[in-house]
Amino acid sequence: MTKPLLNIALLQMNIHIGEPDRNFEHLLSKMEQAMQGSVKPDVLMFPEMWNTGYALDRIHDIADRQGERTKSVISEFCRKHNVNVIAGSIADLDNGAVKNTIYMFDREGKLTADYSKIHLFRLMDEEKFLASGDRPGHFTLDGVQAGAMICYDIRFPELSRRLALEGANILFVPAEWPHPRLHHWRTLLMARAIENQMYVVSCNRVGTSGTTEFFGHSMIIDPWGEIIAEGGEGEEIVRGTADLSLTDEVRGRIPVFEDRRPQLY
Ligand SMILES: NC(=O)CCC(=O)C(=O)O
Repeated sequence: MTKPLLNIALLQMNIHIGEPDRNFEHLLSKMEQAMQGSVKPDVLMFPEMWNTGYALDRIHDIADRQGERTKSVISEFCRKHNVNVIAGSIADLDNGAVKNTIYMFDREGKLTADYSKIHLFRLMDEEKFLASGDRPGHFTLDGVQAGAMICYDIRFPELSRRLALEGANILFVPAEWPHPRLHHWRTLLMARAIENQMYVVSCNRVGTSGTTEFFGHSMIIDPWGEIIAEGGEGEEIVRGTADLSLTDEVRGRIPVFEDRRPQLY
């Protein structure tokens, strides 16, 4: 398989807490804006829980039921613009439990995969209100094998390693990651890219929620660990191109996957 160039656009945006209607409207205007640049994106990605934010005390009432609204809006957009979308994540009501779920759509608007956050973040009370996912996030994007994790998941290198061992060449990470942990965010994302010799693409929200300040710094990091795009702390569309042939080149240069000795650890 020839591995393509993927033009990526990350919708680094503010989220209005507990206001899905406003967030849908805001997201759609940003999606239209993302399609206007001189380089047409192949894939768009949004931040974590963009439909509700962390309005956890009301989350059962405002979560998207079986993701139906998200599926209908995003699928129509994909068809209209011939673009892939990694839609979030969203707060998703699934059989009476709310999960933090990413839905993936192809250029025809077909739902191709979903992934629900496995590691719930106690510092933001997720474990009190949300149910966790129970399987890793594999999917295919324009023929490229990809993986997905959500925010706090990046602190668990076992998960990204498993995705890489099972074929992922690029890892997508939506997030709501706040100050004062910018240093952790940047370091962990770069580490996941370097150790797995794969692209890591992250989209973090901006704005404030109560006293919590979200810093953006959405990133596209190549398999050598070089940052090829990074956002600032305000709303913006962060753009960059991933050359997927680089994954094999880096894995050939330092054969980490051949040199593993899992029988010893
Ligand atoms: N929404 C999240 O999972 C936040 C994770 C986070 O901030 C961290 O430090 O980890």
